[in-house]
Amino acid sequence: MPDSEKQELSRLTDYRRYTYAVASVMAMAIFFVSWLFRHPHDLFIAIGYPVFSVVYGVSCVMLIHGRVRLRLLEVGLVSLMAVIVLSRLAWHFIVGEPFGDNLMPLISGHYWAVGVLIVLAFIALGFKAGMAVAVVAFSFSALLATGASLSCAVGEPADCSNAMYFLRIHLFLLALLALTSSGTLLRDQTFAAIARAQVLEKLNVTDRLTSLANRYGAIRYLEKNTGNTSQQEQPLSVTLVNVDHFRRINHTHGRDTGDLVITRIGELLSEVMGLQGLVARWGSDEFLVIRPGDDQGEALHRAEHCRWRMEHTPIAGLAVTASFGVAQYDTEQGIDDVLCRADQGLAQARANGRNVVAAAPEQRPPPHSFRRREREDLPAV
Ligand SMILES: Nc1nc2c(ncn2[C@@H]2O[C@H](COP(=O)(O)OP(=O)(O)OP(=O)(O)O)[C@@H](O)[C@H]2O)c(=O)[nH]1
Repeated sequence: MPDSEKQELSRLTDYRRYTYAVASVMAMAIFFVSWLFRHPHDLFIAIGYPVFSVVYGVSCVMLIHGRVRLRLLEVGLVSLMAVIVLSRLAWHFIVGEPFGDNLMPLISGHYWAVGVLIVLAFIALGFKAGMAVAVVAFSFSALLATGASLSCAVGEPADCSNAMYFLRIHLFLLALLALTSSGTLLRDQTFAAIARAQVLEKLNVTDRLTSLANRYGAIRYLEKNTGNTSQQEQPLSVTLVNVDHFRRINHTHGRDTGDLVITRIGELLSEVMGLQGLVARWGSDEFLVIRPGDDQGEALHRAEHCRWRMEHTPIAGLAVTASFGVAQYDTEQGIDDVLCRADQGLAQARANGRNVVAAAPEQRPPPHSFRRREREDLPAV
């Protein structure tokens, strides 16, 4: 994975860690305030809330410290919240006073927490795990409410009106579950589609053998950078590189060695020429080097240095040389023109006996679209 993508992912993880840390601090504050203003006989709050408060405090430190895996902490935080919310709900039904006047405080004060649990589970855990937590929370809550409303069936009118309240609350929870789950599914599918598109996009512009940009990637880079060139008026040069007598290498040493030579030459070009620009595999044994910021003189100098390195460095154990054609981009003439002139420079280098660097001729070649060639070279999808 490229460094820029790693940085992006790490920034996203940090963002999530800090968001959960803020949520944990808020949970601590809620527990503390509830504990301060608790009913004197409410043992659940008196004993449970200080414990929960400490656990959320510890989670907050772990989140900020960053040592424990984020996914583990997410599962832990949602599970903890589920335990607190559902056990408090069970306490209301089983241990608490009979509903009477307490029904409305129970409904307004506690079912919102079940709703928040459902939403949080989807946000933090994604569709599948979120759905599991939401279904457990909803079923548990519905079971408790059904148990408390059973006496309605044997003719307790007060319990029947309670049952209606519970029914409305659970319909609301069901709607929340449906909305949040479909929203999360949409989010997850959108992210997956974006990730797939990015992979395809990368494959589309990358040469399989060398992992350098391919011809399409080089054209895209040129189009992007020549836009900048006209705006900033900085020069841009391209160098077309062709391996001398490459067919012989394949013929004498086999295609695997040929592949290795191509890969090593790509690495050497990237090392010498590619730090500030792009090295692409233009086609079989041809490479294109694009250097924003270099005028023709600088590009010729760099190409000569690279030619010299190749001549004096065994590549895959073989003596390999290459020919170089250099041209500077002309804002008036466009991309096809600079590519044609680099091609003419390369032809000149080969005519001069190969293992040579040559500049593009002064006279312009007839117009020819490299971009059309590049699209013809793309495999049919
Ligand atoms: N090993 C290997 N060979 C390839 C690959 N792509 C193209 N080739 C071969 O590269 C050779 C290129 O041949 P030519 O274009 O005649 O180039 P050359 O032999 O260097 O001749 P000059 O350019 O005139 O010096 C062909 O034999 C192709 O089959 C590849 O990915 N791997």
